[in-house]
Amino acid sequence: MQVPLIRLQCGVNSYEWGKKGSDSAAARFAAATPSDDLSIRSDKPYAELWMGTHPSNPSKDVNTGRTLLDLCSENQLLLSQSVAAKYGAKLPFLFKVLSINKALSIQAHPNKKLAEQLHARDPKNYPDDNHKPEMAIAITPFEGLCGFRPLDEIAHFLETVKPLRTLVGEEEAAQFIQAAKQEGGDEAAKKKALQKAFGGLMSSSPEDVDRETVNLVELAKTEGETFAAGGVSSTKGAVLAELVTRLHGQFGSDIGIFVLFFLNFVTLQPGEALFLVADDIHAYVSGDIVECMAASDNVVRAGLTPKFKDVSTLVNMLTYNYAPIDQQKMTPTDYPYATLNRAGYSSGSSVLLYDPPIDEFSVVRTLLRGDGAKATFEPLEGPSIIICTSGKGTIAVGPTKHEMKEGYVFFVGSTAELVLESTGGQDDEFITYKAFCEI
Ligand SMILES: NNC(=O)[C@@H](O)[C@H](O)[C@H](O)COP(=O)(O)O
Ligand SMILES: [Zn+2]
Repeated sequence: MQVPLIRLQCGVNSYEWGKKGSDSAAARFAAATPSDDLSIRSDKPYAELWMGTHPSNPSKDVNTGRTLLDLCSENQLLLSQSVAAKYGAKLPFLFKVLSINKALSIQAHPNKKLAEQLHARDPKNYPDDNHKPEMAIAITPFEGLCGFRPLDEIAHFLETVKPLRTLVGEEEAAQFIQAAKQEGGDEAAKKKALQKAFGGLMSSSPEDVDRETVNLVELAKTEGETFAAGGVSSTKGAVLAELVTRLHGQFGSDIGIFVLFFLNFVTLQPGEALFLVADDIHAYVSGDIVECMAASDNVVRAGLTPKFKDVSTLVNMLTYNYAPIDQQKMTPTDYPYATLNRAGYSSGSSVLLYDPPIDEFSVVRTLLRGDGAKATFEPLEGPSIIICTSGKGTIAVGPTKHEMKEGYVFFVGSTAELVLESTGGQDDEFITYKAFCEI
């Protein structure tokens, strides 16, 4: 049986935080595939390219216009029996490209049990009953707020940033600082103190937030490098001062600006990645990324957004895990089931695996440098979606071969032997990202 290689036409969502017009990689990639209902407007934000079977924006076979969801429902062998048996007749993951012009909401994604409860209670705001662990891989330099900072860092800000301490509450701040400074001590008690301090901040009245935002921005503008650093000048102070004024410029008075003192500020260079388990707090700030997640669109938001906010659910659901920035990042490894040809080896091409600790997906990034560089992949017992984010080459499954350029997306059915080859010349880098599930 010929395993299908299906070129997909993928939809793009225009959330407010997306980059505008062709500045958006999501827009450029969507426009790379001919479609009669997409013309890129320079004044419109294009936030997310969706690749997969999620019914809110299902990808379509370019040739027939049929949705990938229908094709997988009709022929579950496309997914492989094992994947279809475990996840049903749809892809277990949702694959995206995000192009971020301004900060996304302060958010977290509910675990499976909470997702089922929220979906049953409020299907409009919580469209899925599934968890949404997610991984982000930077295509361009990326900034994000991810996970709670080490407690001593938060304690330092509560001591040095008066507007923050005022909103948290003097008593809650003092209790937190005491708990944070205890050597060793009870982990559960520390997380409880963190939840109390964070909850204190998030329950601030709009009037208090307005008043303290003015004070905070004033301090950021006047203190510059010594901002939030107890009078000591530091690059960290300058970075925080810039971030406060940037987010204020984007959102005006917003509780989310104060949340950045609780969360790690992470920067990723292209190819670097981070993974967020369900119930982990985060807010992406800038850059273009490839993102892969379990098949769900459940987002619980609490700030930096015009969308529906559910602050009490967010405060109650979080893991309150806290860790240094480097523990938020993921390190890729060489992918053992692909072979580079001589041209590939000699040009420094690479095939890297990003393998988070969940069953629904992994992602392989292939970089083929120079003409004739080729990577041959062993067949997978499961489905894949592959996108080209730069350069040009060809993609082949058996006798079927297609050209690939920036923005081209293909579905690769189960048990296909995939071959990628660069055709862009000596200085070209043919880069693809492939999301897949294999049980
Ligand atoms: N962290 N990234 C994600 O979860 C994306 O997949 C979501 O679709 C976005 O967070 C949606 O963000 P807004 O709700 O528009 O603020
Ligand atoms: Zn998210």
